[in-house]
Amino acid sequence: MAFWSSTSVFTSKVPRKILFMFTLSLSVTYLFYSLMSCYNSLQFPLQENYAYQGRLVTEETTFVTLREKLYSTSQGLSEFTETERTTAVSTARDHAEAEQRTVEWIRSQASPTKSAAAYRTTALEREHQELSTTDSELRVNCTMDYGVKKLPQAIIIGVKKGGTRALLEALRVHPDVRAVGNEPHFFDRNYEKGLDWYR
Ligand SMILES: Nc1ncnc2c1ncn2[C@@H]1O[C@H](COP(=O)(O)OS(=O)(=O)O)[C@@H](OP(=O)(O)O)[C@H]1O
Repeated sequence: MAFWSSTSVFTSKVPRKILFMFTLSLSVTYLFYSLMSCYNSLQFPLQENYAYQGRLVTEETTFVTLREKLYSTSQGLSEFTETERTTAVSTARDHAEAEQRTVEWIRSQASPTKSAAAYRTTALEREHQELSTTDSELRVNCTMDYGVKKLPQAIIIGVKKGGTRALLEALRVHPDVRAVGNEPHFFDRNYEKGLDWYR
């Protein structure tokens, strides 16, 4: 009798409300922790992503700055010290002078009838041009990635199977020698393409 009475009490309205509240609180707690775990699993990848993106932005900015320094000749040179700028300009001027001399030598060989007076006039003109050459004009022939494009200072001439490739490879070993990859065959096959191609 007592059992039935307790059961009837257990199934009365008040305990049902308590049971409902208990179940509800459990559900809310479960929901809360579920949401927390979801939030954590979402939060860290996002933070990593932000950090990664931040690193990317930083690296890109650094790269852009470096590239601007290297490739923007006007800005790049202005950021160098005075000594570096003077050295760069004088090196470019040296290259331009050597190239000019090579061009004249090739022209004089190509037109042997040219008189000595005409050659002297050309030399004087060249000297005037060299003195009046501005830095911006010098930079025209400079590519910052490959150095200065210039005509060769030495030419290997030889018959076929004469060992020219072996000589080229032997010279290439020297650290101060910069040799072409393939034989350019300028004088016998590509002369019409001009000196700009040869450079
Ligand atoms: N030091 C020396 N002594 C003897 N022979 C030599 C030497 N150096 C290169 N060779 C030989 O020269 C041949 C390649 O000459 P080239 O580089 O002028 O060839 S090419 O015409 O430019 O393709 C090539 O000959 P083949 O092998 O018969 O083609 C080379 O073996």
